Amino acid sequence: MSGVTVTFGGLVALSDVSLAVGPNQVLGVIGPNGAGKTTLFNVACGFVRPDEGRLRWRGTELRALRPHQLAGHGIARTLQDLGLFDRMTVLENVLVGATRHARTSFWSGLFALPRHGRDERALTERAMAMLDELGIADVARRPVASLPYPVRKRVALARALAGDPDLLLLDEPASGLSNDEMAEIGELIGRLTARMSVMLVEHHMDLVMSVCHDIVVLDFGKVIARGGPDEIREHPAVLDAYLGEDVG
Ligand SMILES: Nc1ncnc2c1ncn2[C@@H]1O[C@H](COP(=O)(O)OP(=O)(O)OP(=O)(O)O)[C@@H](O)[C@H]1O
Repeated sequence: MSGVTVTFGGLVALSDVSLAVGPNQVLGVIGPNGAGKTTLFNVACGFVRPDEGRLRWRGTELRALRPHQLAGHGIARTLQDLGLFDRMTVLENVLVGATRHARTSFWSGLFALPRHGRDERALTERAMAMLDELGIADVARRPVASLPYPVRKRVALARALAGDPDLLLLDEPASGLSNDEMAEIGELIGRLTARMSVMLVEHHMDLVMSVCHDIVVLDFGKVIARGGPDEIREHPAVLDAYLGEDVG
């Protein structure tokens, strides 16, 4: 992202924000309440079109990015409100995310031609492997609505991962989780970097400090600091912005 500015009426939510996430890196975006984190996330996944600035992904400019185009670019996201289909099973929800890999055409699906059956089996296997990786394979056949929030969060993550993205955008993955669950998510994010880059927009400093290679700190829509966890922990502007809070 370079030079991204977003205004809502007269309010400047983001002002000339530039950042980059490298291959197999975790980029953290932090900042106090109202700093612009969610707006930045929404720009990255095409929900919010910036007034100014550019988005580039793997050398290509993403003009007028729309959320439905993300999967085609190899980008996946999880949202704070999860966006799951509550009455569908865990497996069905994850299959929705795995369809990037389906080669079946509309017509062969409609007439249930042989490729369709093979594809469906392969997709189900992929989805089950993902559930297994996240430790929730045992609830694959349960409706999402019957599961507690931390498990549903994992389902949302499994759905995002099922498309085998190169970039995963995570919006507050630690919210509503216990300290143990947060540590598990941290470990998982660490493992994921073997096969993708991650941009993490998060409130919880401890998670950010433990998993991010690079951190961008926003305050009132502006980047006030960037660097590795050690630098950010000691950065005077960050300590000022978080006055009274425990930074890491
Ligand atoms: N759709 C909108 N319309 C008007 N103002 C908005 C809109 N979305 C965000 N804002 C404003 O933009 C600023 C940045 O908000 P944003 O939600 O991006 O911050 P945040 O860092 O995610 O905050 P929090 O940590 O509280 O979620 C805030 O002043 C907010 O009130």
